[in-house]
Amino acid sequence: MTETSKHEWDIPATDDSPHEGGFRADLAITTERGGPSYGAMIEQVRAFMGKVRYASPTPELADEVIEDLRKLNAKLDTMLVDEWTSPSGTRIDLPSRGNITLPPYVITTGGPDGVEAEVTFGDFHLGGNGVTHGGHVAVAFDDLGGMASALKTGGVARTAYLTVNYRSLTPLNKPLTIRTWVDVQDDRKLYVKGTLHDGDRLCADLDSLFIKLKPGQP
Ligand SMILES: CCCCCCCC/C=C\CCCCCCCC(=O)SCCNC(=O)CCNC(=O)[C@H](O)C(C)(C)COP(=O)(O)OP(=O)(O)OC[C@H]1O[C@@H](n2cnc3c(N)ncnc32)[C@H](O)[C@@H]1OP(=O)(O)O
Repeated sequence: MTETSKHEWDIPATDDSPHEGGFRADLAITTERGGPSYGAMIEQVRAFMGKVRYASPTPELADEVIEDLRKLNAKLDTMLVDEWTSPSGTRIDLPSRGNITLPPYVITTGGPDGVEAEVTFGDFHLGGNGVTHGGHVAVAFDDLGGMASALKTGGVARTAYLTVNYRSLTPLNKPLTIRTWVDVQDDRKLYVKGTLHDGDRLCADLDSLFIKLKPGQP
């Protein structure tokens, strides 16, 4: 049995880490979890993932990298915590709240009227032909649509549907402007719109529905 599989993931809510249902009960935001170097660690992992996308190693080099990665994974095994206390997704001082699974974005403005952020898809997000994979565009819209919903209602919402219209190619390694806002609120239903621009050029737009979770809803 590995360290990971022995881990107790189903942590009950406490005063320090309140959570209910599928998400944290509060909009958990922190700036200190994981320490001052957490952001730099995430950046290194992002850089590595981007290089892997383009790497064509010799068998010897692949073996060396495997050995290094084994050591790194063993190191990470010593720092695992549960979902509710992990810094990932809570560090509002870091791009994408320090969540490695999201494309890196930096919020420019955010509030009940919506969110504007600068997102930069990197080498890791390559789809084909030198541009961004559409799935990663959807991930960015999903997270920032959820954030617009959260900032509108002060609670956590979950995606019911997410339609992305891909209007033109989305470049890599270039800061783009992404906007999301609640267009219409009907009780728990939040109809969220969004746009992704490269300068003046519209790359994609969003039409989605988020549902505000009821207290304790799984
Ligand atoms: C600058 C400052 C920074 C501050 C930082 C702030 C902190 C940041 C905070 C936060 C950011 C994080 C953001 C993350 C975001 C990620 C989101 C995801 O990816 S979520 C995972 C993917 N989604 C699922 O897995 C859902 C699976 N589905 C469900 O769980 C349920 O179906 C759910 C919750 C969506 C709805 O279920 P029910 O039981 O609660 O509600 P029912 O009664 O079924 O629906 C409510 C109403 O909505 C309509 N509805 C539901 N689904 C619909 C659909 N697909 N299409 C149309 N209508 C639908 C229904 O017809 C109903 O309408 P009628 O009230 O009767 O008028």
